[in-house]
Amino acid sequence: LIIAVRITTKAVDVQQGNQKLPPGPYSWPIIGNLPHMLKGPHIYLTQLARSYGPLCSVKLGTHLFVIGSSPMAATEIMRAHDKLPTYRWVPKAGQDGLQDYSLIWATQCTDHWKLLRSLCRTELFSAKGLDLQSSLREKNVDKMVGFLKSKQGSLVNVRELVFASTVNILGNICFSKDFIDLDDDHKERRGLKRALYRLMKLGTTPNIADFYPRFEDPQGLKRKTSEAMNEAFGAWEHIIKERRATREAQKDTDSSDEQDFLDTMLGSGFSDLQINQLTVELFSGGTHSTASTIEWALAELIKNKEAMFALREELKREIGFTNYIKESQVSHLPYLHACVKETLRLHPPAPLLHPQAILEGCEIMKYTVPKNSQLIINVWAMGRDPNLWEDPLTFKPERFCDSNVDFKGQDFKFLPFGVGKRMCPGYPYAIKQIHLMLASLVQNFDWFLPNNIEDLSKLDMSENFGIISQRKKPLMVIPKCKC
Ligand code: HEM
Repeated sequence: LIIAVRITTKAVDVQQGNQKLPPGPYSWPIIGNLPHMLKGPHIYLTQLARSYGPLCSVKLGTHLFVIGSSPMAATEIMRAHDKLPTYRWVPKAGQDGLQDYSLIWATQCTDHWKLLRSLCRTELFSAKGLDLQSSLREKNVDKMVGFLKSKQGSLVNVRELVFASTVNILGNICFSKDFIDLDDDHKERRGLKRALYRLMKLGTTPNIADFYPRFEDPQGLKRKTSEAMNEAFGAWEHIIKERRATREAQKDTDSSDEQDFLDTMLGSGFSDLQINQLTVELFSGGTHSTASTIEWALAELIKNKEAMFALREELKREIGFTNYIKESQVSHLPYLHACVKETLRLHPPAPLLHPQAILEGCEIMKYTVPKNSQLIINVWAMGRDPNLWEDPLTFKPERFCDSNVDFKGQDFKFLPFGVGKRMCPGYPYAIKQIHLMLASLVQNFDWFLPNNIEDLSKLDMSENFGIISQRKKPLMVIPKCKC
């Protein structure tokens, strides 16, 4: 056993003929390094980067993964993407025949992918689109604050509540509908809520078929994913049907005003399949990620009293003592914005950017990367790298106050929304929502840990890796209204 451990921890510069692959640990026959990944791939891959350098490789089943963990490695990986034919690696459980209509799981930047990106950019995430949605966000955040006021003194599951509000905001933007009752019994999830949680859990489950192409669906994950997708479609099926009928009836009356994103999609001639696929991807890409960021930010602020105090001072100074905050009031609050950036640095919801496979071999940082390797950028490792950030494990929003570092894909040491052509299209939307919700939670309530725990170091900050990286345990705290 000792010999085995020593072999696995010894740096291996893999030689293949005259080629030198990026270094990495010894990989076992057949399984490669799969067992090491189980505790959290981003953590294991970060440890590897510390041992083997910013470009390293691991073998997972039959695939070679090359991981970049420094701005230089990320730049070179992106350069390879731009120069070479690549395709997005899609988990087998997500390959369900609807891929031609997919935005997230489009393997290549096809014409349909471009059409979907452009529709989302102009209708949902443009400055004009965001302005039109602001009253919907404000209304739902006010509802959340009102709900919390009714619960003051009791233990609240922040994740469930914030998640429900993010789903309802998107529900109103897409279908003019609230999908989740804030007072829902959290133990028994139903409908869209259950479907979105199931999709996230299924995305977290390692799938043998992803690493051994010979296997089709040994764990039934593809079937379960398809069931969860159908459950999500069922939540809005009747709305699409009714809306089609209404639009048909109004066809000759010249009164078919566009109300929501469903109208936009119908106006663009989308089939039900196209609508289902795009909306389920917007919901699954845009709700857990945003809710998780808000949950982490609040947890960090509760734990770091000085940062909480500084944020409260800024809110008091700039907004005053209003209970219900407007989006326009939080658009220029540097400390609030710094708190959100600091949260995304330490807790990026997507710690590893989706693998892209290269169809031709290339050289990256003087190493040979063979064709069909999967290239990954480890955002989590860069966010915690002491060579890039001073005191990297400490929550210090101040580091962003006098800095131009931003998340728009230009600063390669800070890529929570990705980079390049496949960068998150929803980031302007996500940021607006996170700022408004976080400001409202901090402005309106003092937060206490259960069981009169005063020692804030007892707040568990461990995390779980999945499609979205979340807190291991939901943030359970007691709000006390400041009104
Ligand atoms: C804090 C919130 C969010 C974070 C951190 C985040 C992060 C990301 C990242 C890193 C990617 C690129 C993945 C890759 O290249 O591997 C991505 C893609 C994507 N995100 Fe987000 N996202 C967030 C919110 C949203 C929201 C609110 C929406 C929509 C409502 C959204 C929709 C999408 C879509 C559709 C893609 C796929 C784009 C493509 O492949 O062309 N995201 N997101």
